[in-house]
Amino acid sequence: MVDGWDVDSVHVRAPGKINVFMRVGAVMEDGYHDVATAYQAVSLYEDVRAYPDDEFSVGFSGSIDTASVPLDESNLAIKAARLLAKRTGYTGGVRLEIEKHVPVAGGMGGGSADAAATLVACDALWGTDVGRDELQTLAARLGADVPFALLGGTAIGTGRGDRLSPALATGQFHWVLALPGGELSTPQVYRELDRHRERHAGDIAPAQLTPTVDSGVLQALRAGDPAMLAEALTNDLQAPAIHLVPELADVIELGETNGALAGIVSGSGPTVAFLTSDLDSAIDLQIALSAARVHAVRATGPVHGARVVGD
Ligand SMILES: C[C@@](CO)(OP(=O)(O)O)[C@H](O)COP(=O)(O)OP(=O)(O)OC[C@H]1O[C@@H](n2ccc(N)nc2=O)[C@H](O)[C@@H]1O
Ligand SMILES: Nc1ncnc2c1ncn2[C@@H]1O[C@H](COP(=O)(O)OP(=O)(O)O)[C@@H](O)[C@H]1O
Repeated sequence: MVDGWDVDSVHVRAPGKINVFMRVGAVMEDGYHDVATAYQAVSLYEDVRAYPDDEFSVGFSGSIDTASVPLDESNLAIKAARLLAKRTGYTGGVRLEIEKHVPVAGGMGGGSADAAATLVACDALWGTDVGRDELQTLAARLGADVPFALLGGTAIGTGRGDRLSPALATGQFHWVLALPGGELSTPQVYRELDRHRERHAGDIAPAQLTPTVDSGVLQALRAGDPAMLAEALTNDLQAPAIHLVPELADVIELGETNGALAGIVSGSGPTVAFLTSDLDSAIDLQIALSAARVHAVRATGPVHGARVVGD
């Protein structure tokens, strides 16, 4: 229901993300790591269409292979819809059709985007109207990255990565995303980092245990300066991701020798995000990667968070 009118369906679009900065600190009591990250939402989108139904169900289409994504109650979109229904006392269900363009388990928060989009779509479809603040609270219960998929733009995340403050950003950044094809499990990459730290316990600087976002990143985002941002790109999960998938190092080198200002593993990977100076360089790099048989797509950021779009 929207403004008292019955609606047949609601269409919501939510973005994937790149962590342009990601420092991982100590493991907290809840088992999560204390992080300091700078997120940028980019123009690879999930399109979620919600239809009235008595049951809860989900189906996928789009440019991404979704064979590994569960369609049962463990699907993040179903979890999001059920959580909103529980919170509001809504007694019906929903049929969710997701057109996927963010790689699965790629480090770009595709499942989180599905969950964020589903919260917004069901809230509009059911007329529950819980408001943006409450949706943010529900989002944090679904996963560390879900609140950012709701907010979009550019933001700093602390705690689990779910405590957000918007960051000032100007201009538009041009990215080329290399999608090596495999999947990487987020908990496995965090575990690999922990194992490495245990082995090198004496070498860890205390600052790493209470992470903060470097001022250089904030300055580069404020200035909208890709060369400055390229210098500041940081990801503590990159080394463990490369340890698990050594070919990622070759992909980064390939991009950096073909015009990228810099390449970085996005989140827990295996997507590699290359920052370029402008659209022309991005097109050239995409062609070079494709010629080397590395699947690559272009995206720009920052873009908006989950919101209803007209069909
Ligand atoms: C690494 C990051 C960087 O933005 O993203 P992805 O690469 O997954 O997209 C995030 O920290 C992932 O966020 P998200 O994928 O939403 O994580 P969740 O579902 O909440 O948690 C999955 C698992 O990751 C680990 N985890 C996650 C976040 C965090 N701050 N510390 C952790 O240790 C925990 O083992 C947790 O059980
Ligand atoms: N709607 C969904 N879309 C994508 N993945 C989902 C979804 N629901 C559950 N998952 C599972 O969540 C895990 C993480 O997926 P995803 O969000 O795509 O990657 P990442 O956390 O690397 O950004 C995968 O193992 C996937 O099978």
